[in-house]
Amino acid sequence: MSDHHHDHEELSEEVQGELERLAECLGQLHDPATGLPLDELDAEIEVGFDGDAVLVGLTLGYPCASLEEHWHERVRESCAPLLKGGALGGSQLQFELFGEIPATPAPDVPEPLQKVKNIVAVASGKGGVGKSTTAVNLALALAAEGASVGLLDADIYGPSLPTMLGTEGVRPEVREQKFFLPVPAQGLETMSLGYLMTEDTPAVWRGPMASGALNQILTQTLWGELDYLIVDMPPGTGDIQLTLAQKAALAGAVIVTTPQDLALKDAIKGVEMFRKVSVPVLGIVENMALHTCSRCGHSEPIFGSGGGERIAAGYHTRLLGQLPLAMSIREGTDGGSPTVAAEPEGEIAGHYREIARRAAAQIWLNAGEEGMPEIEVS
Ligand SMILES: Nc1ncnc2c1ncn2[C@@H]1O[C@H](COP(=O)(O)OP(=O)(O)OP(=O)(O)O)[C@@H](O)[C@H]1O
Repeated sequence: MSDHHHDHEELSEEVQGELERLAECLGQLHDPATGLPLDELDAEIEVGFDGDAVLVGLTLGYPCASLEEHWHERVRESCAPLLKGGALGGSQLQFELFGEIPATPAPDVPEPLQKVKNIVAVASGKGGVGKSTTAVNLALALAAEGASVGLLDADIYGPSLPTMLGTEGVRPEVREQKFFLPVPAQGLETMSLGYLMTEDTPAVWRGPMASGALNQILTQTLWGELDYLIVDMPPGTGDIQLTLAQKAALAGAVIVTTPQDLALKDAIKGVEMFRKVSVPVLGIVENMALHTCSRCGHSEPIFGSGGGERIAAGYHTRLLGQLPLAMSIREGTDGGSPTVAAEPEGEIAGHYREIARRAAAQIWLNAGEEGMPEIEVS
């Protein structure tokens, strides 16, 4: 502790009063990921004064590293009037932002999953809508925002994780003849049925066999201490998906859809499936929602607009974000370097990061509602 440091007791009443006013002002700032003011959230606001500087610490319950400057600016604006004159007049501001990720309680989860704070499914009602692409970019985005993240490719029909992350042909290490060690790739811990398949493995496994194998990699992978494990679910809403949703004690699910009518109907099925097993739907991601003309740069909703938003409203969930139909997204995921890794500061990575923060913030909100009665939506 520095010589300047004074405990709250030692601060003059005047300074204390000013700090309380400051905390009150800060409590009214809205958090961009939830849209709620900080004092309605389980956010921690610490204010102090060391004789020279006003110290402000803000702790949010989701990874938010890229918002440090955003918050710093807003806190500076909030503090400005109080730093102009009075007991705190002329002081500097020192600000720090922290993301402290709560764990969703999962009492009966198999042991190797116990070090994972939150398991999040990325699902779609039907195949080909860009579920895997979204899952891998969300995982990378959460990691870029400061979280420790794992990615489990549970897409038994066509495991694509090794292609997307450039880990084809890698075999996971085995421990005690029973456990798999996750394969590190681009800052993530990863596991995929693709790592276990050989050329002799049939491309399309039949139901029982595939779900048996899936169950094994779900319960026998020795994940490290993870804030989030993202599960790229098999497409569809059948038994395999239901069992997986139950067994993994999911903290929540993100539903990926495209804006066509048919895909939206499938997205509704997805929402309903998770509701049935009491897994909170964190929100909907609308993929390939906009087409950007490569000649003039103009963006248009070629499949119509507002579909994801309508489902979100009608089914009491939220639209987490929209992604354009973009050549760079396809080239990235198909070429082993997904957009968020390839162009971390690019516009599209920015969309993924925002979606990631919103989904994570929703888990944080849900954690605060623990013990609340389940609201039935029918
Ligand atoms: N926003 C996008 N813009 C352009 N291409 C995209 C976009 N999202 C996904 N793709 C491409 O579409 C194809 C299908 O995507 P992906 O494999 O993620 O879908 P999926 O829903 O997981 O499919 P499956 O049901 O086969 O698992 C891939 O070639 C991917 O690169």
